[in-house]
Amino acid sequence: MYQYEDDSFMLHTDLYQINMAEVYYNQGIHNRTAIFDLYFRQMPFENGYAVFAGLERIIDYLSNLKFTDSDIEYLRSQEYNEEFLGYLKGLKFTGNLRAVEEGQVVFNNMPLVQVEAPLAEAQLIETALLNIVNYQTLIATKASRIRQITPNEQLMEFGSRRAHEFDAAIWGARAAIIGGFDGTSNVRAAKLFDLPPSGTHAHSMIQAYGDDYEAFKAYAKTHEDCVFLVDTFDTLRSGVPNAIKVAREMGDKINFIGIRLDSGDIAYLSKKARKMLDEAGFTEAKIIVSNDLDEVTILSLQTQGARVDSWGIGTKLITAYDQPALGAVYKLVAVENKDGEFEDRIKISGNVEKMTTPAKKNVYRIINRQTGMSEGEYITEYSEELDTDEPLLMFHPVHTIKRKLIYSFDKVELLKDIFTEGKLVYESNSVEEIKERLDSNLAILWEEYKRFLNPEEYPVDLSRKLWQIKQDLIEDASNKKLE
Ligand SMILES: Nc1ncnc2c1ncn2[C@@H]1O[C@H](COP(=O)(O)OP(=O)(O)OP(=O)(O)O)[C@@H](O)[C@H]1O
Ligand SMILES: O=P(O)(O)OC[C@H]1O[C@H](OP(=O)(O)OP(=O)(O)O)[C@H](O)[C@@H]1O
Ligand SMILES: O=C(O)c1cccnc1
Repeated sequence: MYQYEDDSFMLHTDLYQINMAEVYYNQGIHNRTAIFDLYFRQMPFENGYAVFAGLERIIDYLSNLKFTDSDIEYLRSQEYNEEFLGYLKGLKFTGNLRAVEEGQVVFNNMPLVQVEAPLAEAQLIETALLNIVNYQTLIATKASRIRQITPNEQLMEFGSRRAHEFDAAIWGARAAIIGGFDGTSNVRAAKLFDLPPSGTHAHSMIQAYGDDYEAFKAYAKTHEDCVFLVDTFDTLRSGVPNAIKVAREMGDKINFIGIRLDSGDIAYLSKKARKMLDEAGFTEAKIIVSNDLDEVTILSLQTQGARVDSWGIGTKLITAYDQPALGAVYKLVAVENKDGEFEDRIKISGNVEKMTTPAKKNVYRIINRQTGMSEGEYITEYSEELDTDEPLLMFHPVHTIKRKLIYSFDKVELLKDIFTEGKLVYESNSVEEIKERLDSNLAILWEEYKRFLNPEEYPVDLSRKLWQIKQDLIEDASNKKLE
């Protein structure tokens, strides 16, 4: 890989995208505008909401989208024709991209990203867009799920060593912080994204000294802020007593933050350690725990009365251990015909859930004026006006009998302009601002959608007009089958 000094992300795509782009080019339809929606179909971790992340990297990717000399050279070796290669050489992103903002609470079957671009361009970027959103949204959601059950404690992301390689470690760390974590152990992620770095020390340091006391003392002589890892030899007989001993000896010379437990029965050991620290007068000392934690283990530990102030979470967060894929898709919903008019397109499936929703859309969050709470997402055909002075009928797009009338509401348009005719028009937010967005989104989401187990399904409804467009296309397709 490193032999190419001008390597780019342009070939970070599936071969079939290039093959399709070549077909479009040869047929002269590559510049017809196409519209694609990016969305996922099922809620990850059976959570009631997901947290969108990935936009920052999409912006970076599209801003730098260009085939380099070695990219073209490589494609030449794969026998693409010269004329097509000439077209690729000059290609950059010239389309429109609208997307929800990072930290936005999102749901299945709502467009998260809408690409409106020359067909070949829109096709070539599919793989990268999905690659980015699928991972980052998954991790941000997992992190938020963990945050929901630990509202008051510190959460540290410890996953780099177990992440699926470098990119996953750093973008995963960022996504974890977006989802509600307080810090990351990955220093490069902290540097790149201005995240709080955080961490303690490892067993190897204790092993290097061969003795808890010697190791803690050495650490305390170098670092003012001290967390001592107490489980290398014997947590209650050696680790905790020696942490207390060093804290006493060093007195004001250090800031004794607390201890970390990384094995054994965390409920039992944390209670015992709490008592020992309190009896020694270190009532402010914190107990930090780690060891293959996830939200289920944490919940169990909470019910056992574990005395934990801070959780360090690695493997099960950064690898999205219990659901390794979000399954987001990128589907063509409309394309320009030879007369320059848009035609809505659908993908038919035997499975109703897999049927795409055609047409260019707007996505609104409906906020009930009386309660200030979110009633659901309402997706309209792009040209439709959503009048907030009239009551709104919302109905389930499949089980249409499920319906509700909202008398008084405000609408929030969720798809923001990010690129317009290839030009970046969006100003990125800091991770701090993104976290605030998530907090304010969650504040207007009813508890029923946020609960840990079996949350209610949040309404993602189609307008009457959009629903009809979809039904008509389904009908057309089934009539074609009969012909
Ligand atoms: N009281 C508890 N209730 C539920 N789960 C717990 C409790 N204490 C620890 N756990 C979890 O149980 C698992 C224990 O892991 P494991 O069997 O590897 O033991 P360990 O303590 O790490 O052993 P080792 O000493 O070999 O490191 C971890 O996921 C840990 O978070
Ligand atoms: O358990 P996770 O959620 O993945 O969190 C990260 C783990 O990484 C470290 O263990 P490791 O055994 O790699 O190193 P150590 O010797 O420092 O404990 C740390 O002690 C945690 O247990
Ligand atoms: O700082 C820590 O305690 C840490 C960092 C990475 C992995 N496990 C623990």
